[in-house]
Amino acid sequence: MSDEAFIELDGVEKVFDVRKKTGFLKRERRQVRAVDSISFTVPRGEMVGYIGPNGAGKSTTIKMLTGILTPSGGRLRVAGIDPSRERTRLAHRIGVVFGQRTTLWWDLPLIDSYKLMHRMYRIPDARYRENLDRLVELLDLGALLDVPVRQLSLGQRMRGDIAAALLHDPEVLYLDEPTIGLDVISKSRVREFLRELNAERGTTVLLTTHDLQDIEQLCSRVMVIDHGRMMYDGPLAGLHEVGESERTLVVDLERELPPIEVPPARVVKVEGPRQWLAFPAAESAAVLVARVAAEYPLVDLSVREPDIETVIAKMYAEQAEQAEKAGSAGNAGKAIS
Ligand SMILES: Nc1ncnc2c1ncn2[C@@H]1O[C@H](COP(=O)(O)OP(=O)(O)OP(=O)(O)O)[C@@H](O)[C@H]1O
Repeated sequence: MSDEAFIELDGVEKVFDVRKKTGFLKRERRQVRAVDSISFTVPRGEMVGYIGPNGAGKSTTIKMLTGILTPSGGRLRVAGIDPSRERTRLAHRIGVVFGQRTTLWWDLPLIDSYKLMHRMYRIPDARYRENLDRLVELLDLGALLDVPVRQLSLGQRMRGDIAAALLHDPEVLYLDEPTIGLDVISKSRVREFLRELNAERGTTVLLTTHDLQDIEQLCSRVMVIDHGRMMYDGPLAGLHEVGESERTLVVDLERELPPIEVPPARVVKVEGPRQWLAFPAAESAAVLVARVAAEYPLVDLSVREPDIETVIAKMYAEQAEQAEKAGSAGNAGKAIS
């Protein structure tokens, strides 16, 4: 494997055997293909979004990348290591944050979890102290170190978890929904920190999220999976084009007005002085906002992103249409990377 491809998957599959009770003594065996022949590479230092609807296979992929799960087929390497064969060796080089679960000890003060990790990962003392100081400063954890984890707010706990995942200087960080449930300020703090981490230390980041703004603000590349298959691999703007998705500009005007005209945006709803304008997601919101502000009596505005499910649903529809046009209906859902 070249040094360039820090994470490398080639035709990786994961099939689960599921037994379902169908009668008094009857059980039906079924196979769930959670990951279906996925191939991609991530070069060192890249920040990539890994998105898809619920049940798409994202967590299964991350579990295989950490070595918790063994692939049913294909080839997988992280930093040249086969994760399921050398899970412990790999653990020293990766960090993992699951937004909905904590790796911290619930009843202990935050600092005690860090001390335990210091020993578990056998981090040399000087390096531990240096990393802890830096993370405490960057993530603003100073006042929280003596607080038991269960008393932390969700945003504080998330920052605590991110620090825990980075104490041993991992080269790659897997983040599974790191901003879920966080308020706007906590979200931007976490994003700001990840940007700095990536810029300063060159940490490779694989980010799973349902929040397209996480991707927009952090990742130059996004991979979409659905039903275990790669649907798209490229820049976020391209995803919007493929999915023909739209964003919504919500404007509050000084008074009720007829639908405003700022093509290519079009008014889709009017309620008193508030108007909703849909515009192609690949268009610049800044240009549109400037035009509305220059031409209309504007009081306030906000931009709403399409959610991932909508983008993917549109992507399917678009692909199906293209396949039909090309006279080969049934191609929808194939990897298009
Ligand atoms: N241990 C397991 N045994 C059986 N089926 C499983 C197991 N783990 C996951 N699956 C199934 O594999 C598929 C992919 O699940 P996975 O958790 O990877 O999706 P996900 O994209 O992470 O979804 P979410 O966004 O909801 O977390 C789902 O159909 C799920 O039910």
